[in-house]
Amino acid sequence: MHFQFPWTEAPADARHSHFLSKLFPTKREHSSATTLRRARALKFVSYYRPHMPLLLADLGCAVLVAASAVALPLCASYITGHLAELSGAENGLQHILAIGGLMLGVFAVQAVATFFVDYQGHMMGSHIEADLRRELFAHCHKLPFAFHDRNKVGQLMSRITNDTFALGELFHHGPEDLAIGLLKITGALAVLFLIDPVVAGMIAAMIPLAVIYALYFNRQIGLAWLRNKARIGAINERVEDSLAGIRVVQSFGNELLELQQFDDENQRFVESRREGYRNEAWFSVGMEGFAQIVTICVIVAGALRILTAGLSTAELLTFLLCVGVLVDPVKRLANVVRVWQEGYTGFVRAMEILELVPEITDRPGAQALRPVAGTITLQDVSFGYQGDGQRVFSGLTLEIQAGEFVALVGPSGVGKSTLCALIPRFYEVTGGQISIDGQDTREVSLASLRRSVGVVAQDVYLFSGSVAENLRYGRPDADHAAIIAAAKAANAHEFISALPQGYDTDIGQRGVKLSGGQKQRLTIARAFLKDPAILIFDEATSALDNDSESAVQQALLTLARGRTTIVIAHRLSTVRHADRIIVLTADGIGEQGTHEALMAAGGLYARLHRVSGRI
Ligand SMILES: Nc1ncnc2c1ncn2[C@@H]1O[C@H](COP(=O)(O)OP(=O)(O)OP(=O)(O)O)[C@@H](O)[C@H]1O
Repeated sequence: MHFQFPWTEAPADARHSHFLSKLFPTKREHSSATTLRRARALKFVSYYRPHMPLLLADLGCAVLVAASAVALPLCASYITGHLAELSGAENGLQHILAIGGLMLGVFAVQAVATFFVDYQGHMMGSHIEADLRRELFAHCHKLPFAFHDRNKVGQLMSRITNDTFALGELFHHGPEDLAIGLLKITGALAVLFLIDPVVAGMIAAMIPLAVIYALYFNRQIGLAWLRNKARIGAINERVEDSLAGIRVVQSFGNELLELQQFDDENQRFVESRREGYRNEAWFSVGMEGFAQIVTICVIVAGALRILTAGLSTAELLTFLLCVGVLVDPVKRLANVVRVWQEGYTGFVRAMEILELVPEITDRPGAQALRPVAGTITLQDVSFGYQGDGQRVFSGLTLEIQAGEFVALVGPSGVGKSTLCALIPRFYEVTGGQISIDGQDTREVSLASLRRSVGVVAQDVYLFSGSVAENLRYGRPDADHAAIIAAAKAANAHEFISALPQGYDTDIGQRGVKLSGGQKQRLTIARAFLKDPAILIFDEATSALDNDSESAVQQALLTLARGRTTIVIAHRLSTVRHADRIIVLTADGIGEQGTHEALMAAGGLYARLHRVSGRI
């Protein structure tokens, strides 16, 4: 499966061919594109389902707004049409006042319905926007490491935040403006046809021209918005990358370089906006022009009809009032087009994520992993990050006994971290099988598997928040006593107690306010709270001072007690304690045994040991 979005991530030439294939789609491509469009349209409609009462109320109010808009000119026309009659009548004044009262009533209905449409309609859009954003956020968490390796956080953030905002507007304005627009046009045309079919027919004949014009620019605006959203995604990506690496930027003094790169991206954004706004301006000019031409035609044709066909002045007035009603929905429909294009491109970008099927999931009927002793068996395992492309492992077989402490060593890039990532199924093996206590890891539920395997990564990741919140990440229901016990076991209690607010101290983004050794001990304490049967510890390569290193070592040894432990070792001190040292090479397992045995054998391990003093 390709975990890359075609538009934003593809190289320029790939993008070009994508564009060409859009211009000249084959029959098969055309039918699959139609199927996809249909499926997306159905999915779009399905978001209204949980908010049906609100949608119906909104549409009901939209009908009232449209009906009252047509009713008001009708009342005015009635009064002007019957003025002569009413002025001579006995109760003429009451009659006029009654119609005035009726008009006030219609206006009141219109005001209440407009308030509802503006307020609750927007709220409905916001609810749907929140639903979709939640779905996207949850789906991103289900997508495997392979997806996140290829897609930048900034781009994903853009899809989850910016794009969904425009969607909220669309979910609200789409059906409502469409309903009001179409009803007003139909109502106004119906009245016009009743008064004078000839002039009304002339106006109706002009509508298709406006529709063709609108459809053409609709497409141009849509494409421009799609490109614009990709540019916003790229800006987000730059900001995220640059600010996350602010320490590197400032230490290299590269602020200007960063700004130049940002300027390039920002300029591309402005150009994509230019394209969108130019098309929107053409669109608005066309729609406004249509409205004005219709008005002029009605005045001229109406005057001619007064002279030649006996049309009354009152009828001409009604005509003009109805044209006013007709012009508003044309503009409203133009707004629908704009909101539609901006929102629907965001919807398509959201669907591009939601349509990705998570590769690593529970198989049908997957059972929870039975209570684990911790024997790990790799049977003939093959794996490559690009599927069958370049392989990291081919036919690797290995057994680690329950409770064993194993150190993985070997040259950089031979696959130590990769091997460890395969055990909790962060990546899927391309051949062979990995089992825990005889249970194939692909056959058990992911949640139970990952509950049983604790990973303390080399690249320590702590969340913004307090020390206690970070530790509780290992077991959300842990009480304070359990948190303190875990911190003590990880040799972290002492330094935490010395922090200004102890366990409630905020550690800053990614724990910037802590030292490397302190951060590592917090992650060990977090693993204590999780209490997994299998522990994977990717030792940090950056040098810790002696005190820190021995504190981390002691914490690790305490944590490892009673669990199967695999350490990706970069330090001699870790390797010496291991029950078994496995030396990985590009061809698989080179040698294995205790430190003493391997040193005595004088092979690769002994050589590595001699050369660097570190493994
Ligand atoms: N996410 C990834 N996507 C593609 N290739 C990767 C990825 N991670 C690692 N690799 C490649 O897989 C191979 C094994 O990498 P791995 O990180 O497992 O090696 P390692 O032995 O742990 O190295 P080190 O000791 O330097 O950490 C390397 O060639 C590396 O470039």
